[in-house]
Amino acid sequence: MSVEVFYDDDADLGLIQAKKVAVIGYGSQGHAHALSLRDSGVDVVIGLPAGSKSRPKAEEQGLRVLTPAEAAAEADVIMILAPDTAQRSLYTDAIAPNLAPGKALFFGHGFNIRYDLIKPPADVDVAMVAPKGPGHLVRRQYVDGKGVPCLVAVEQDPSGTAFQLALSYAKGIGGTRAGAIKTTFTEETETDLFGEQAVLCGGAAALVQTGFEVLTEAGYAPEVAYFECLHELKLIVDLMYEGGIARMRYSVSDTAEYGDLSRGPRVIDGRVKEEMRKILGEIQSGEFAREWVAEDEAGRPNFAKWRAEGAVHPIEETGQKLRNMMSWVDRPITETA
Ligand SMILES: NC(=O)C1=CN([C@@H]2O[C@H](COP(=O)(O)OP(=O)(O)OC[C@H]3O[C@@H](n4cnc5c(N)ncnc54)[C@H](OP(=O)(O)O)[C@@H]3O)[C@@H](O)[C@H]2O)C=CC1
Ligand SMILES: CC[C@](O)(C(C)=O)C(=O)O
Ligand SMILES: [Mg+2]
Ligand SMILES: [Mg+2]
Repeated sequence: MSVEVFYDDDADLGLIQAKKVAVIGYGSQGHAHALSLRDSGVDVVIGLPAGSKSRPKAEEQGLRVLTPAEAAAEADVIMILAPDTAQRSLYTDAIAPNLAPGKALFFGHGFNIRYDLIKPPADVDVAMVAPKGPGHLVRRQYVDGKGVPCLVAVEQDPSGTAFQLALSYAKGIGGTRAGAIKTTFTEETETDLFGEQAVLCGGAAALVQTGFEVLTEAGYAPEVAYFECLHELKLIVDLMYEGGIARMRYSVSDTAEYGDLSRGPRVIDGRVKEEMRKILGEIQSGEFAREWVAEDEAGRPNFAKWRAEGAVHPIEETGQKLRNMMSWVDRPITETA
């Protein structure tokens, strides 16, 4: 199945420039959207609660900061970039009372719409512009004259122009420079959750920790295990990022490639694939969303426990020591170019 991709020439920046946009939240995504929209000539206001730590950052950048309710009341387009778990009460308390026919409600991720946690009125456009990268990269690419590809979707379209408005917004943050892919809230939400759980965050972190444990439990030096299981992963992923798995296999030794081809499928075997399918099933059925919302409402006891356990895993102490020896690690290599 082929996807539809839209570029700068397909999008009219004038549509979003004609609107007042409220960006609610000023974290990873919020700061990137707000600053890039402003630099694209869009009238932007930030919505943050009175005591928010993000307020000084937004004000230092010369942005006007109001409460979420005030910002939503002023705006034609309201982009919600607060944490997913905060969005439901934020919507009920501050945004819903300030919606009116003709306004548009935008999201950077479909979680709250996909799982019916937010149910906007039918006379409001509902769309998504979801950059496929962390917010700091979204901003850096925009400043460099480039962009991070975006997913764009429409859930409600009473105006009949929601998709063109979302494309225009994507152009304002640099997304259509790289390409905006048309999708749905369901596809974006389910694939994003699956990717971060099974592969990018959950799968990768567990693979690295388990490899480190196997080597150190067998008596190898933690420092050597760290290099092998974590540090070099970036070098390997950079090769995949540039040219796919084939480029990585071209670049590593034949010995590594033979080990990859013969042993990789033993590590990520049929049982792992079955577990991945179960994880996808929990996402599709809403089980994961219900669990995460209940965990959040209970004060996140498991989240806090697992986060604390992860922070004291021996790989973290070893890594801290080794990274202090590698002065370049925390700085982009291009700074010295
Ligand atoms: N991180 C990423 O790169 C990506 C995120 N997304 C999506 O973007 C959205 C935002 O995520 P992300 O940028 O990571 O969020 P962050 O955690 O980085 O930032 C959240 C921001 O929202 C503010 N905030 C917290 N509670 C409220 C509230 N009740 N009302 C208004 N503002 C509030 C925070 O302020 P304070 O400083 O006071 O806490 C902070 O400024 C989510 O839907 C996420 O799934 C999508 C793609 C990638
Ligand atoms: C991979 C994590 C992510 O989905 C992202 C940066 O795209 C997120 O939710 O932060
Ligand atoms: Mg993601
Ligand atoms: Mg995500």
